[in-house]
Amino acid sequence: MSDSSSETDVTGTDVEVSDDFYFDTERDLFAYQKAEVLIQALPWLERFENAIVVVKFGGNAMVDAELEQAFADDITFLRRAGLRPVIVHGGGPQISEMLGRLNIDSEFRGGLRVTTPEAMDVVRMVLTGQVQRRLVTMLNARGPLAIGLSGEDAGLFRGKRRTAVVDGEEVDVGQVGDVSVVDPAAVADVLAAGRVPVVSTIAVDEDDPTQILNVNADTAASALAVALGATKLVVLTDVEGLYAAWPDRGSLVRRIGAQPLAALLPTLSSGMVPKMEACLRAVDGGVPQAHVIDGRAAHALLLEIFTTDGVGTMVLPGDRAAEFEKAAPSKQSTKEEEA
Ligand SMILES: Nc1ncnc2c1ncn2[C@@H]1O[C@H](COP(=O)(O)OP(=O)(O)O)[C@@H](O)[C@H]1O
Ligand SMILES: CC(=O)N[C@@H](CCC(=O)OP(=O)(O)O)C(=O)O
Repeated sequence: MSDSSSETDVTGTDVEVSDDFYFDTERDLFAYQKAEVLIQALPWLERFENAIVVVKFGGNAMVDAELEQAFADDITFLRRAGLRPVIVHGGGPQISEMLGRLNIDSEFRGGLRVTTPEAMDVVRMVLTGQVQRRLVTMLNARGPLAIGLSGEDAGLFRGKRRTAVVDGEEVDVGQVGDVSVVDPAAVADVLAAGRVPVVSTIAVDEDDPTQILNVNADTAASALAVALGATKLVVLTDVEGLYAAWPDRGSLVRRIGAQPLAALLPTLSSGMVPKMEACLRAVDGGVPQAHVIDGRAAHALLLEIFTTDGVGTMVLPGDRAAEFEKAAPSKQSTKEEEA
């Protein structure tokens, strides 16, 4: 087997097989391809050494135990490879299930859960008491790395009550807020200890510190990424990425600048709105890249970070996307050159 050809490797990426190498068996070729995948990761490992990557893990991705395990493995891999991952988790379906079991009415308006004081108790219990605990336990199965935090801890998230917009009208959704102030010191402490923070998105009400607020997890992840000066925000969801003409599957957007995204936002439908708003706020707030990727594909997170092609939709500041090529960086190149 000595022809120069383009083979498809285990990640589905085309690998150039050089004329200079000879492979006696299929097994040798496969081993070479695996080594190629590892070598392809090298420039990204160099670039992302010590980088803070905020990863939003949504409740929909948690309903499959295998996917959840693959996610935990990816996070452990990132940490062991020298990055500093921070997880912000959701739990919408899990909250709905518990509210149902307790016979508490629950509805969404404009993409936000209408949160009564009774529902708020359940939101806090499920996010910090169940979802966060399960993720922490899963991550720690490979070593004592993960530590759970709530936005209530050490002033991490303070919030302002907000309304939802339905058919152009503002409607009250109860104890729901946007993050108004982030104090990332507690998360920074956990990172400095070499551990992985796992953050639940409850905020303390800025106007009444005896009250807590339910915050959409995409929104909270974005605010935390900005406050930490993260290198990347990655939002895992249940589609491949942003479709310009949803539901046309041929219209997947691979990269988009903040300016064209802002223009596209009003045309998007509810599920994608908080996600793309979160990406927009992140890059506007100084995060060099924000991504929406498919959480249904095992190890999508690793592919996004360590392969040259990446996966899903990448959001970049300004209108740079058109001129951006995600070429593998040279050893000397900096994030500034890319962004
Ligand atoms: N333009 C779009 N591109 C991709 N998905 C879209 C778009 N508009 C609406 N959606 C919907 O948004 C959903 C993702 O939002 P959501 O269900 O809230 O995700 P999550 O549970 O991960 O937070 C997709 O499954 C899809 O049905
Ligand atoms: C205000 C609001 O809607 N909060 C969300 C918080 C959880 C969340 O965002 O979870 P996902 O990422 O899994 O959707 C809720 O109560 O469902």
